[in-house]
Amino acid sequence: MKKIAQFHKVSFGQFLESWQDTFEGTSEDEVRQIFDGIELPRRATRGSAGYDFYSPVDFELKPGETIKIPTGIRVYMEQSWVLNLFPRSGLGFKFRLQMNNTVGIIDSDYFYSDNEGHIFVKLTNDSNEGKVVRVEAGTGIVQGIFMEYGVTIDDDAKEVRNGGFGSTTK
Ligand SMILES: O=c1ccn([C@H]2C[C@H](O)[C@@H](COP(=O)(O)OP(=O)(O)OP(=O)(O)O)O2)c(=O)[nH]1
Repeated sequence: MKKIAQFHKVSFGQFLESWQDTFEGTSEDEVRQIFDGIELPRRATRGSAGYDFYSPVDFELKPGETIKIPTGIRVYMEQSWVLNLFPRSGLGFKFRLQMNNTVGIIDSDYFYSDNEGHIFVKLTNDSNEGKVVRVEAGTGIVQGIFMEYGVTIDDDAKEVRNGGFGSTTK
């Protein structure tokens, strides 16, 4: 197995800023409690490909509702690796809980961004059976799989990333 990456928590300052930006009105004490409870992603078994990312809080989504979750996690990766975030089958099969971007691409250079490479997950309850999704803190919400990628022979990308979500779009 190639050992090419390392998960870290973002700093408390970064988490506080992102959390209060997303969930307005959460006190600093509450955010500190949430932050202290965050665990690094783990694989469930020796043969699992995916690192489960756990929800930092309890949440509930009615059909059609969306949540953007600051995970509190950043990841160092060697160059020519990418972390792909995928849905977890359980939540998808039971509830049609979907990732808004279908797959999340975490680039290796995102780690060095001003936001520390803070990984966000955006989920929507796409139930067509009227089911409400209830997720408890500590439940795996998405899974990340490290993949190696190549570049074209004449590749000469020189730009330096700072941030995500369209940051490189002119
Ligand atoms: O679900 C996601 C997807 C992406 N990202 C972060 C990590 C990634 O490195 C960065 C940019 O993602 P991507 O390259 O998919 O976005 P883009 O729309 O192409 O924007 P950019 O121009 O910033 O690359 O956003 C997340 O935190 N969660």
